[in-house]
Amino acid sequence: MPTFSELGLSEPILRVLGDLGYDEPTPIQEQAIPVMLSNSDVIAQAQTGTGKTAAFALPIVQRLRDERVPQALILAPTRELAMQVAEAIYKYGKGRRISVAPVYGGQPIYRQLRALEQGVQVVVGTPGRIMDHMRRGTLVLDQISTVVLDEADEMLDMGFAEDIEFILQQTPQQRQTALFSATMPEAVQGLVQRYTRDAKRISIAAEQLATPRTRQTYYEVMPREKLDALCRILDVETPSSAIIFCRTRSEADALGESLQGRGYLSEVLHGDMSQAQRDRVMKRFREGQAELLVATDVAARGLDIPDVTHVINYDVPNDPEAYVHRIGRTGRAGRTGLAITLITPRERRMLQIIERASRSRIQRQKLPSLADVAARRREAFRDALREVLEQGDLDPYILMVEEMSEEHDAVDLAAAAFKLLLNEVEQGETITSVEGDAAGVEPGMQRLFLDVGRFDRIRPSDIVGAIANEVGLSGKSIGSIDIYDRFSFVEVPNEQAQKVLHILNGVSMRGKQVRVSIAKPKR
Ligand SMILES: Nc1ncnc2c1ncn2[C@@H]1O[C@H](COP(=O)(O)OP(=O)(O)OP(=O)(O)O)[C@@H](O)[C@H]1O
Ligand SMILES: [Mg+2]
Repeated sequence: MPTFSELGLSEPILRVLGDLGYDEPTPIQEQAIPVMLSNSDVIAQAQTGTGKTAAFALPIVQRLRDERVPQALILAPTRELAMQVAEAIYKYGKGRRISVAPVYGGQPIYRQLRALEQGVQVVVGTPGRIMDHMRRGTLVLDQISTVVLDEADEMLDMGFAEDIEFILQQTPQQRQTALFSATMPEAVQGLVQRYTRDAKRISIAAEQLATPRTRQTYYEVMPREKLDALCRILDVETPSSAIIFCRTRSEADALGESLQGRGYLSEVLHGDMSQAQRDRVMKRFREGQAELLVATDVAARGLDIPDVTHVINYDVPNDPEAYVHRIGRTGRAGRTGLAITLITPRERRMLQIIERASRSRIQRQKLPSLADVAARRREAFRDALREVLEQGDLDPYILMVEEMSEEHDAVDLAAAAFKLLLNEVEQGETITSVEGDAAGVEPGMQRLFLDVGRFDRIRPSDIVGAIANEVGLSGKSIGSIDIYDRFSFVEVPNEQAQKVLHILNGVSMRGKQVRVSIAKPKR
């Protein structure tokens, strides 16, 4: 295994790599760095999360002249990726104070104009906005010596081929062109050839396209069970950072809302949002303020958020490449990850196609039961308890225990505290006390009260929707639902009451059980 120094990288860069904790080059870096430094064209393929960015960025940084004119151009399919790659270049160039400009749509153009006017050495952007600047004359590419197409297959596939051709035509003929991706499907091979000259092909041989550090599983569910299934999985897995992929923007919005309604810390990302919103969401997710990112395929490519532990395909992706890139958002840089795909019975074939094309094994899992969810909560509770014990600083509480143990047994006290903290205290009594308000219930109907006080931002409409779905009624005929401080109620026909009660008791929100009781109408 050669060292970074043996690959031809120079002292200032080696120092930066040392600071970053990059001990040795990854396989793609080992192969691509010398070729990039030799100015040859490159078509490179290596698994997700294996350091392709540094493989092209380090040689670019090393070969920059001090002159403040654009010398390297990197194209990326999405704004978030362009931003991330620009940051990476800046980071790798720390020793040299190089100037990088990210250039992408949705951001006020004047800010980018100012950056470009001041003179930059590296430009990273999405094809559309790069072309805007070229047409305005604010970006001149005649000194470009290296062009990189990150996620090359995606950009060609997305219909950027003409744009890319236009951009490449404005760069010097003797430039170096490099294409990087975790996938290079046959369909784009022809195009790929057209952009390069005597390109050196590098492909890091691997048994499967996706990283083996990510365990791949699937659950088979009926379409209307999907949301519930997802919640149960989330409650058992308790991911600290997960990306949930949906097929369309509106589906992502809807799922994001449902999850928020059930109290999960989730954010939505898709292309219909303003750039300011997208930036805010990415920041919250990267910083761990949001645990779940519900996204379209806009987040499938290239994003490097090291802490992501789970990728969940709420909808099966449309092609094997999309699958590989989506699940590649976890299990990065030697970490482990878990990829979960929900399929409906009709989607079995698609799953097989994906399995075959990505050469991976996707294991079927059984949906966790409510008992599993409860067991998981208790386990998490025990872990948290041990942590608190370890931290110490318990004096004021010990005082409380001592005080109360004059009247109660210490074990009983601890047990009661556990029950309280696990939120498993029966709240039926408080619910019936609201019964006086239950006047006006139609004969033949029952009013069920739900204690939702402990579930932040729970939405009555979600509950009605879930019930309606289960009993096969439309939301309306089930009756109205209102928030009374911390109680919601739903009115249902007598003959449906037991069934609805059963369903409601099975609803768990963020691992907490919903409690329901029946208030019989007064005659
Ligand atoms: N030699 C190295 N040693 C340790 N960590 C590294 C090394 N090279 C890169 N990394 C880290 O690995 C992570 C993944 O790198 P990167 O985003 O470049 O992957 P990628 O191959 O481009 O993946 P994708 O196909 O998803 O775009 C980054 O967080 C990066 O900092
Ligand atoms: Mg990448």
